[in-house]
Order: sequence, then C-alpha cells, then structure tokens
Amino acid sequence: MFHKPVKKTAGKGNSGAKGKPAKGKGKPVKGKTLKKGPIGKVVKKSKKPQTLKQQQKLESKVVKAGNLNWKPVEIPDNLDDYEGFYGLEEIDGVDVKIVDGKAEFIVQDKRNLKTEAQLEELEKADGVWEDKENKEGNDKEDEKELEDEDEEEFTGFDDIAEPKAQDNQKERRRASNKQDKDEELLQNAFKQLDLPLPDDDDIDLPAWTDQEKGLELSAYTLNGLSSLKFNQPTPIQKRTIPLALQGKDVIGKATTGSGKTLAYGIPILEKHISKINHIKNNLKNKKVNSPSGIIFRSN
Ligand SMILES: Nc1ncnc2c1ncn2[C@@H]1O[C@H](COP(=O)(O)OP(=O)(O)OP(=O)(O)O)[C@@H](O)[C@H]1O
Repeated sequence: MFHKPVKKTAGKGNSGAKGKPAKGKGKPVKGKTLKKGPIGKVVKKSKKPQTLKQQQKLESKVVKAGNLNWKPVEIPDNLDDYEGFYGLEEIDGVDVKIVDGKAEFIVQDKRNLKTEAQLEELEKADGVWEDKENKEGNDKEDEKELEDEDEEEFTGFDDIAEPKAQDNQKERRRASNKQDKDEELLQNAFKQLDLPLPDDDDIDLPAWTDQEKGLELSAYTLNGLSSLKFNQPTPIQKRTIPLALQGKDVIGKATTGSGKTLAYGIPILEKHISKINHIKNNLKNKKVNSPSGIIFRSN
C-alpha cells in the first residue's frame, strides 16, 4: 500500500438499514406497545408474548466507538505490519448516525459491546498513557479531542450478566495480549513520517493535482504514490477523493480492483497528515490518536 504510515482501525459496520434508534431516553414499557392514536390518545396494544428476535433486541444505546466489541480482521502474515497499517477491525449490526459531523454508534444487541473485563483492561492501558500525558503541556486541539472522547461514558446495559470468573481471566489475558501487540504496532506506525521528503520539484504527478476540483494532496502522499508508480488516480479515486477531502460523506460504487481502497484510504491519511507537525513534536511524550476511519460495506 503506502510507503507511508497508513494506520489503524478502520471498522466496517452496517449503515443502519435495520432498526431505527429509539428517540427518547425513557425505557419502553415491558409487554406493551404505546402508540399515538388518530386523535392523539395513547393506545394500548394487547399483550403478546415476545418472539426470540424481540427478546434479543434491547433498548437502543448510543455508545462510543471504543465500547463496541470490534472483531479484528486477520491480515495475512506476509504483509507483516502492512508498512505501518495498524489493523482492521469490523463489526456488524450496529447503526451509525452522524450528529454534528461526528459518528454516533447505536447498539441494540449487547453482544456488540465490550465486556466489563475488556473495558477495565483498556482503562488500565489508558492510565499508562494519561500518566505520560500529564507530564507535559497539552495542545488545545488534542485536549479537546481527548475531552470529546471522555464524554458520554457508557456504563453498560443494566441486564448484562456478570461474566464467570474463568471467562473473566481469559478475557483479561486476551485483552492484555492485544494491548502488547497494539503497543508494538503503534511504535512502528509513525516511523516513516520521519523519512526525509524529496524536494517538491522531484515529485511530478500532475494528474493527482487539480486545485479547481479540490484535489490537493500532501507531499507525503504524493511521494508514496510516486514511489508506487501510481501516476494517475483511477476514475473512482478522481471522483471521490476531492469530496472526501472536503469532509463530505461519499457513497462510491465501482467494480472490484478499481482502486476503492485508496479512494477512502487517501482522505483518511490526508486528514491525519494535516496534523503532522503536531504529531512529530508530541509523539514521544503523549498519546496521539491514530488515524482511523469507518468504512461501510454492503453485502
Ligand atoms: N491510482 C492507481 N494507480 C495504479 N494502481 C492502483 C491505483 N490505485 C490502486 N491501485 C492498485 O490497484 C489494485 C486494486 O486496488 P484496490 O484493491 O484498492 O481495488 P478495490 O476497488 O478496493 O477492489 P475490491 O473491490 O476487490 O476490494 C491494487 O493492487 C492497488 O494497489
């Protein structure tokens, strides 16, 4: 892929075709469906036993991406760390709503949430980072980002059964192994940002630049494209990248092998590179959020 630090977690989810999120926060009345009748009165429907599907469906919860039970996608060994590509995780059956430009994840099935044990392990790992962060001053943008991430602390569904002690141990071990691997990959992930860039004059890729259409890429990305000899964008890349760079939501459709991966990969990378100076100055001492993107896949 890139000779660049492309990175982390791109999750795949369902785009919310199924099931709408509950609007209010109130709990539904068990066994009763309340609905407004034609003259504005509350109509009680007769009590019917719940089907299995209805029993599994819980009240919708809005949760942070970190609370979702993402499943890692195996990346073939021969790709090593995929030249800095940190990982790919996916989840099915989660609705996504964009509110004020930010994704909200709506869960109706508790199996799509991390268990208490997994969350505890993650909290411990965050604690290590926070200690490091406290040792130095904070950049305002990052502070805000971290604050946003702390918002809406999710406390779990009321009726999630406590896992058995044995399961708990296994979960902890698995989470701890994953944490070790994540830290190792994170160390590598930005190494290539330190590579000296060639002079701008050495990169000659006019087909990748169209200021009128909003196609302007960083020297880092152009350098990577140049070394891959990707001298021009494919049609899907040409049409979607400028829009995604503007922060627009894009739905693209193109045949297999047409370059869709870079069509969304380049805008994710560019967004991250725009913070590059900050990353270079702060990576050693503080946590920098890895670039991540959510990619929706239709089956
Ligand atoms: N601009 C480009 N110029 C030349 N080769 C490219 C370009 N963009 C991508 N490629 C290469 O084309 C191949 C197919 O690209 P890619 O896997 O992204 O296609 P895709 O549309 O995502 O396919 P699929 O639907 O199977 O996932 C890859 O080997 C990729 O490295």
